[in-house]
Amino acid sequence: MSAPYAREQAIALSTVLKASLLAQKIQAELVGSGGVEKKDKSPVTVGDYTAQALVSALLAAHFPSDAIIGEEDSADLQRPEQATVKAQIVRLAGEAMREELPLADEERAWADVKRVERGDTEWMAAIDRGNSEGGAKGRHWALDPIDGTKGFLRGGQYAVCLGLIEDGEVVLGVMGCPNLPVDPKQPEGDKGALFVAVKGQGAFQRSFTSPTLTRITMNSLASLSAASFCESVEAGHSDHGTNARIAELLGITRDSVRMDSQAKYCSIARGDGDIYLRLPVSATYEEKVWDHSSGSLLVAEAGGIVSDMHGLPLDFSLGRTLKGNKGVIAAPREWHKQVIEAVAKAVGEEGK
Ligand SMILES: Nc1ncnc2c1ncn2[C@@H]1O[C@H](COP(=O)(O)O)[C@@H](OP(=O)(O)O)[C@H]1O
Ligand SMILES: [Mg+2]
Repeated sequence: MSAPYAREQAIALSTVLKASLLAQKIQAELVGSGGVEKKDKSPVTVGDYTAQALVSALLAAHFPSDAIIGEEDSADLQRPEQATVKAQIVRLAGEAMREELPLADEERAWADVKRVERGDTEWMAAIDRGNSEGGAKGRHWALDPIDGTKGFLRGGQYAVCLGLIEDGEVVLGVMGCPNLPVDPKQPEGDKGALFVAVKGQGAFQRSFTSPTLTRITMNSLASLSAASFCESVEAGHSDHGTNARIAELLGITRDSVRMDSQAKYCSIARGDGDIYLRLPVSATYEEKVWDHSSGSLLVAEAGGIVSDMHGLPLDFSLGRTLKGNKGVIAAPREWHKQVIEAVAKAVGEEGK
């Protein structure tokens, strides 16, 4: 008998890989070439929609009764002034669909899906399958087709993220990080790492070109002062000032590592760093389920605890957002409580 969620894992890996290769191609062609101004958001727009269309099409074919909570919908694309962008998405989605994947196992997942002819209407419908409201019952795939859009435009870190939420709990998480080195000890070596975790089965990584999964775990720290922490590049997404005070309270002297996207979860899960701090900047912002489902399971399965800033578990049962939580803190299991105490102290000093 195969392990629980083996089929879901295989399909999720295959679809995240295809979307990651597509995003990599778009980034190299449109962003890296300097062919567009950095403030021109069109490459990320095209990448986001095309990746969502591809992932949705494959999930619909293999798991027709599952719902998808996707970041994007096609409403904007249907406006007449977006006709060129829409045509580009339809062309790229068709091309990516026909393109072969590096490994036969992954290719097989697409065999039947590839036979279906899709035009504008079908691709827009695929994007709009991501319109689920989520909730406490049933199976919902949370999809962020390009997480870390700012990183994507900067030529930095970004990730294709797919999590399966079953009855309000994340049971599977897969992430593709096209710009993350496969071996962190060789930052200039091969790039493109896939991460996968199934609840209760551990956390793993592989490269884009080899099917071999390697188990990953967080660092075991002798003391918190030896830790390094990572945070968003964007000061509007995470309170850098409070993070610095928390580090000070914990005796951490190393500079924080700033990185876009859920690649932060992947980094600490394999020991490149130790603690991920995401203190809210805006009192009203609700974190999105697609920004945290896959990453939080990966860290939990690699030996960590992921909670909100008050130490409460992240609640994925409340719809498209984590409306019951504020901020996110991820740390090794044995040190998490101390980190939460430092968070409370730092926030208390600010009178928040
Ligand atoms: N005010 C805010 N506070 C926290 N997160 C925010 C935010 N505004 C946007 N975000 C989310 O932050 C994500 C990026 O996180 P990070 O800064 O860790 O790279 C964005 O995902 P997208 O890039 O997919 O839009 C977006 O969903
Ligand atoms: Mg995102």
